[in-house]
Amino acid sequence: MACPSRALSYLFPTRSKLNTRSQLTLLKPSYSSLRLSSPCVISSLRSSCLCVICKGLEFRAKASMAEVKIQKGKTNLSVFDSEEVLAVSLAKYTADLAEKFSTERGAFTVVLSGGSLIKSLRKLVEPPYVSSIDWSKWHVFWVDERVVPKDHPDSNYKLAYDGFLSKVPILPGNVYAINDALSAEGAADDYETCLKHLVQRKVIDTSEASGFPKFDLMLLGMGPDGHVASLFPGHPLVHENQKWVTFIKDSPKPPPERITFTFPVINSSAYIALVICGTGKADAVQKVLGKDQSLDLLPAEMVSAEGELTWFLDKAAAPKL
Ligand SMILES: O=C(O)[C@H](O)[C@@H](O)[C@H](O)[C@H](O)COP(=O)(O)O
Repeated sequence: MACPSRALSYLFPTRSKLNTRSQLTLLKPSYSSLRLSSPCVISSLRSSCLCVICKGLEFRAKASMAEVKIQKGKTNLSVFDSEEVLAVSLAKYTADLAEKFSTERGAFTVVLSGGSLIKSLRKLVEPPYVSSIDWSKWHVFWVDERVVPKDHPDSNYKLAYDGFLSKVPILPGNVYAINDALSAEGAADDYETCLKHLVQRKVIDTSEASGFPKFDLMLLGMGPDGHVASLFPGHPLVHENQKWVTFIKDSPKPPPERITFTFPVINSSAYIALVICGTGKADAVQKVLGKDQSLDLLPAEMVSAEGELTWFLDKAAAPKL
């Protein structure tokens, strides 16, 4: 549906035409402010999202029981009242994409990060999703992995296995962990070779635009410094444009040795969700989604999906927007 006036009529169903800040303030003082500086599209309005903000477009509504998803170009942005509400929405988003790709391609390739993302996927292992999803179609990968044994507390595989994979019937052969017997360099090469085989078998799609593998869904977290995967601000790896998978031995976030997908692979994805919660992320969120136009891009600012990029924020991560 078109925005702004139509969108506002959904927020204020008693009035059919609202398109200026003054009208909004007049009608509903609790909605703190509204400024629309470019056209946008609102794709849905549901319960429990707090507000939405997008570059070139600012929309602030202090409603605790409304979810407004704003789409600008290929980017969606939602700010949720709490991480709990975000987790509900993330489960539906993921389940819907799993169904779409399982039907269209006969496979669903999903890429996980480490960190708090895994906890935010917890609703997928609960009804209705745990029994409604066709888990046999899932192929699971990691956008980055720490070079440690799979049973090490730092392992992203272990984190995902304990919190998610062990609770759903994904085929063990469809879970692609790194070879933890290898060095960082060896593990990166080995993982890239594994991806190449899966591309040949068409389990993983290929981007016609870039020639890089095209994953169906990439679920990314972001560090307080704005890093994604193991691509850190100011590190030369952010510019790698040949390899699919590379390695780092001096990660500023411990442990130091990791492998990571490169930006050409990340940005060839059909769908990307950036899932960001907590006050510790507020500064980076402000830099990435606020008005800062500096040329010095954080890795999170370099993320773009071939299909659609969706930001899932809780309100703790978004007070500065
Ligand atoms: O292995 C890793 O360290 C992660 O994959 C990393 O990229 C993570 O996603 C972010 O650091 C966010 O982590 P939090 O959500 O825990 O802050």
